Amino acid sequence: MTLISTPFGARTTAAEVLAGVDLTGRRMIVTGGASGLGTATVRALADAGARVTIATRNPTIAKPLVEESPNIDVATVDLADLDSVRAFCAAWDGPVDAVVANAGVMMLPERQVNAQGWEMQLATNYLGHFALVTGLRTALRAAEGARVVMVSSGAHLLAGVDFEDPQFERKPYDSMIAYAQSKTADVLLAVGISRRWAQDGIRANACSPGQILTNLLRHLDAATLQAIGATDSDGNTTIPDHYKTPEEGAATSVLLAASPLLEGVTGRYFENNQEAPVVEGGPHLMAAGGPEAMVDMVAEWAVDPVAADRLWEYASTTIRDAADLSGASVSL
Ligand SMILES: NC(=O)c1ccc[n+]([C@@H]2O[C@H](COP(=O)([O-])OP(=O)(O)OC[C@H]3O[C@@H](n4cnc5c(N)ncnc54)[C@H](O)[C@@H]3O)[C@@H](O)[C@H]2O)c1
Repeated sequence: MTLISTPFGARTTAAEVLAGVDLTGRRMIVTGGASGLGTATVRALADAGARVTIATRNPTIAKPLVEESPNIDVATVDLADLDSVRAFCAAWDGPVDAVVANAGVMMLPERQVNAQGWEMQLATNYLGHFALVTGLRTALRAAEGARVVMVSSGAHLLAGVDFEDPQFERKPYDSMIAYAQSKTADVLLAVGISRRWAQDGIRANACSPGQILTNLLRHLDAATLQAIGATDSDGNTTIPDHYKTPEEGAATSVLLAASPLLEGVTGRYFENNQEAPVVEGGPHLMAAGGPEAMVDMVAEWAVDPVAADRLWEYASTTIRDAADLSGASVSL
């Protein structure tokens, strides 16, 4: 299979990817748009003319960004709360041209659960986004050519989905593996959408933004921060040369959300603005050279159509069971 390539490099910014692209009249949603990569994504899409809704837990934090442009508005959604996601979807009116599933939480040190009792990293990074995009399916279909962007991470190379115990109910909790699994699940969601919703004109792709110093790292312990190069041996913050700016990190998200170069492309994984080749994932990748070595590749387990179907079933059942318990109805 020929890999899709673009003229853009690893350090191209989101604004450069969208130079000359007119998104006037398009409506887009960016989850977690009030900080880090989300903010850079929102700005680039809005500057290109799209009307962008920041989907955030805390609308107050988004206020300065909303005030920057008449193209930006804000809505409340907590991705770790099924009722909140459902309310957001029910309130959405009209078509949506792109959903950038960017919100995320990384390496919560202890196992936490959400209101539904789901492990928090899987709940936020994957199950919440599954509920969001399935809840918006009619709006996505109405846009005729809508795109879903799953913001994954190179960390997906470290773990596939453990279908026997995805929520760490029986095995000991491992914060890194829980994050890695949720990010594999994000790629599998793009594959799942591409397999199910192509007839609706809905395209879905996944990406890794690279490494960027953001608030995402706040739960990491000192040893991990040092291992990924975010601090030196004295614990001082460092920004290694290979770290990107948020504007560079957001480039692949906006490429997948809005670039005419990717018209019709679906079910693929991109990094550094290029489609990445499939490799065998596993912890050996970390041992071989840390996160710096884990670039420009996608693990076989993250693009496996059988795993994508199995995970879709798992998410549908999990969400339906939770809705039944709370007496709500869901359409998936
Ligand atoms: N920064 C990196 O180096 C890096 C590397 C790989 C992947 N990523 C991915 O990029 C995405 C953006 O991360 P970032 O680096 O900008 O970090 P960030 O912490 O600045 O952004 C994450 C956003 O998600 C939001 N969020 C978290 N839980 C939420 C919930 N329950 N409901 C709604 N919103 C919620 C946060 O409020 C925040 O705005 C994440 O999905 C992350 O996994 C980042």
